[in-house]
Amino acid sequence: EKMEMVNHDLKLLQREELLKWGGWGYNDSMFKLNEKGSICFTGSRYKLSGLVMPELRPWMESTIGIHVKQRSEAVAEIDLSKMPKPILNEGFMKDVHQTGMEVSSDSMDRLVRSHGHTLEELFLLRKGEFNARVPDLIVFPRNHDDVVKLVSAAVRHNVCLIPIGGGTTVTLALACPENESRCIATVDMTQMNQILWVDEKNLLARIEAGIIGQDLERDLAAMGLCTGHEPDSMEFSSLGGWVATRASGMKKNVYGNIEDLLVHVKMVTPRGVLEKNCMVPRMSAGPDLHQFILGSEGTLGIITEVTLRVRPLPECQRYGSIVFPDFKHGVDCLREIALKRCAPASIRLMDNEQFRFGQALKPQADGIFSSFIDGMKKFYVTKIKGYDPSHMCVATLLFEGDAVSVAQQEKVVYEIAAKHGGMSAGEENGQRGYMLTFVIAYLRDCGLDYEVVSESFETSVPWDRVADLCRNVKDRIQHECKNQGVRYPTLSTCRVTQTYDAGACVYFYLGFKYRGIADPVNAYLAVENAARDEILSNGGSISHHHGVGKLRKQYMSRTVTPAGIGTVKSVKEYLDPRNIFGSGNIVD
Ligand SMILES: Cc1cc2nc3c(=O)[nH]c(=O)nc-3n(C[C@H](O)[C@H](O)[C@H](O)COP(=O)(O)OP(=O)(O)OC[C@H]3O[C@@H](n4cnc5c(N)ncnc54)[C@H](O)[C@@H]3O)c2cc1C
Repeated sequence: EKMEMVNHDLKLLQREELLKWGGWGYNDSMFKLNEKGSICFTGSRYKLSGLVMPELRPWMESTIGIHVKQRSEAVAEIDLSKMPKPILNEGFMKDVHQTGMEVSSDSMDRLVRSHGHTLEELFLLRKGEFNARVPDLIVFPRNHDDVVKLVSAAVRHNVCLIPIGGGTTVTLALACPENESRCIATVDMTQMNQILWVDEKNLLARIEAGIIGQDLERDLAAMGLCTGHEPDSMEFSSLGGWVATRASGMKKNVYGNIEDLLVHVKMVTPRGVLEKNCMVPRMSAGPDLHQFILGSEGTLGIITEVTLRVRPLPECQRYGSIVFPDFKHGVDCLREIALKRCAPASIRLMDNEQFRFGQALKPQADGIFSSFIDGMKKFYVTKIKGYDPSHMCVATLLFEGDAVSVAQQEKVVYEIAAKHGGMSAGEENGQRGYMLTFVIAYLRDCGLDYEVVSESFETSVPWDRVADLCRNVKDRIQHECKNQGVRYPTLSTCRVTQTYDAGACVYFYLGFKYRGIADPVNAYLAVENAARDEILSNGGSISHHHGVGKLRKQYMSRTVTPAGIGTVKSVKEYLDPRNIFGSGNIVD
């Protein structure tokens, strides 16, 4: 996928000139009905840009019940005069000005940094409304020392700080607590975007925490290196955000999750800078302090500099896909691949609904976007005849490494797949699956234009519960949608996105048309909460990589024992006794 640089200086370019203020991604990129009544993807940034997807509208009509005349468009502009007046703290402002750091209390600057990307946040913005409490000012530190000064000024003047990186959180982690009466300064980290040094002997790089994922990978690639950390949000999310949320990238089988890549990190807390005094691959020195920083969600301090493992760019990259008669066969195959430790960099198993949805995204063009089904037809009738199209599902694969090891890995993976009834469906189909990764995030806004609320959520679960959990959660969603008065077909679909020795990550999409429902956001939340309840009852976790934020706080007491909650609270009390980092995430 073509990925343009977000810009190393998002703020100076005015973030809102490049990115939407009330939706996902770049201003010029969206799914939209064209004059001929088909859905196309606008702009020129992605492979899908400028193309028409003739099957998408019929799919949306039959699967979710949209009607093109039943629209619910977002407001074109937002009336910022209604924004609450900022609560300013003069002593703090004076101290910050003295450091030379930039500060803004501009209403648009405050608005775009007041939220993440949950359905409820976006729904509000589309109506031209915002939360009762938004940040009072935005501060732009330029380096670690600025952050040290900023945190000590906040402690001196009792100001609440909320760090923000890319703002892609999906847990309400950036929402300001409504009852916060102190001045809230949101700390925009995106000016801290430099690679400070690269150590090619030890394959390490120290990087400022505000760098955006695509910028980091592009700058490292210029040196022949990569981190290999590629969360689906990497176009817009930041390194500090990844550490603060314990992010997971799609290629973790080769490169590891963020906790595996992290060798050293600095976090500025009200108690001082928290860091280790050496940079070693592992050490036994009591509990690992990094584990408190990873997943701290902005509640303990500001992550300023991160040292990551880097690797030479892979010599060879190959895509692949495997079609299975049904989801259960696919899960069993992924399990065996994981247990034999031969998983490719990425392996994702889509259920039948998602497989069909992938077909609906087929543009009117040849080449890489040629239909999976069409391409498979000959193959399908001859070799896999007997697979029921209403049950079959597909895994997409991405192999990375040197040419010899990739070839060996492909051989082993396809052999295991064959044992589970899986058949190779070609490189093109795999490549197409990964190409769609970044554009799929734009679909929710299109659904919202036609009275559809949708969202994704995820979990991790032991292998022996994966298939049951998926089935039970989907059943529960259907049941709860009926309870909530949903009159149209509900979309509930899942895929296995990450595999481990002991289990997997499962990612769900849920969406329904809300016509006739008075409070669609609360109806949606009731359904998602029922799904989460089902996930936990089936042995799944509160989250594999999105985190807790404020959205899932209610499930923490089902996630760890009271002694565990107490430990989290006591670390907070020690590092931040005055609750300077008062975003209110994780626990109360
Ligand atoms: C379309 C989409 C796809 C996604 N795909 C993935 C995925 O594949 N894998 C994945 O793991 N997540 C994914 N996410 C979730 C999200 O992108 C991650 O949680 C990401 O790590 C957040 O990074 P950010 O820079 O946007 O953080 P923000 O949204 O700015 O902040 C998130 C939290 O981290 C804190 N924070 C941010 N920077 C710092 C810092 N420097 N110091 C201290 N605290 C800080 C904030 O206070 C907040 O609590 C996705 C989200 C979307 C919308």
